[in-house]
Amino acid sequence: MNEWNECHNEIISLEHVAYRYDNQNVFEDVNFKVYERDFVGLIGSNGAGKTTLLKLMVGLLKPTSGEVRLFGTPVRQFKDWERIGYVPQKNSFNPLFPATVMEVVQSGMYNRRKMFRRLTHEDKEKCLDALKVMKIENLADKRIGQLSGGQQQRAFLARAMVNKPELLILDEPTVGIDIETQKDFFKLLQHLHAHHEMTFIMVSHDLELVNSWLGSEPVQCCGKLNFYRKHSHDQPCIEQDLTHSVMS
Ligand SMILES: Nc1ncnc2c1ncn2[C@@H]1O[C@H](COP(=O)(O)OP(=O)(O)OP(=O)(O)O)[C@@H](O)[C@H]1O
Repeated sequence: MNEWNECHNEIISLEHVAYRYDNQNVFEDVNFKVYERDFVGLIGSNGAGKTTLLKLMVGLLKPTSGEVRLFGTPVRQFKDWERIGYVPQKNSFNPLFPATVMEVVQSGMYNRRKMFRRLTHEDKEKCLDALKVMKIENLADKRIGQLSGGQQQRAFLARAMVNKPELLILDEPTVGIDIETQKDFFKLLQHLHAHHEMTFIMVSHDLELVNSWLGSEPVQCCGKLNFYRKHSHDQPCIEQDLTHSVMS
């Protein structure tokens, strides 16, 4: 038994999961577990089913057969969505959508408890901090639909990270983002994983990045899906803002 099996809870569990669109099988019998404080990289060729698998994990799709569990609960009964951040693949946004970048990021602060109360000064500082990390604080008052694709993606990453969810699910998060911001973003992810007890699953086409970070061999392959994993037992960090993660 590996050390992570012994000391950490299951965050995502896929048991005999199969999915088909119409008559096309995407995958069959996927079995994989993501444990607390894992960083899992999911690699596979175009059409391998990576996005489909992430959608099954967040309940946007229902498996044709098999079981998906989040934090031990079957996904169809799971309700604690504030514990999870999900950033889908880049989508272009309707330019007329009325929310500003700051409002989009602030919407990441709401959960059922906070829905009907005003954001505190501390909440607003957290949002500004997330914008700074993604280097878009100067765009805070712009309409989200008026931003470039890469700028929009940064806003959605800021939104997903603002509450430091226990589990962050990222689907090719840095497509369209410039190299400098990508570097800071990956530094942030590594720090949050190592020192803030966050768990990640990330789809990527960047095999070099995944190999250098998560190892050269997948820990498991299911059909065309390859799972890489790094597990952290590093010491927690006392700093709480996001900006320190890219400064360190
Ligand atoms: N809504 C849909 N209806 C029918 N087939 C679909 C749908 N979405 C995806 N597919 C098919 O399912 C398969 C898996 O798609 P998916 O998007 O999960 O792959 P992927 O591994 O994420 O690919 P990429 O690396 O290109 O993003 C593909 O063959 C795709 O054509």
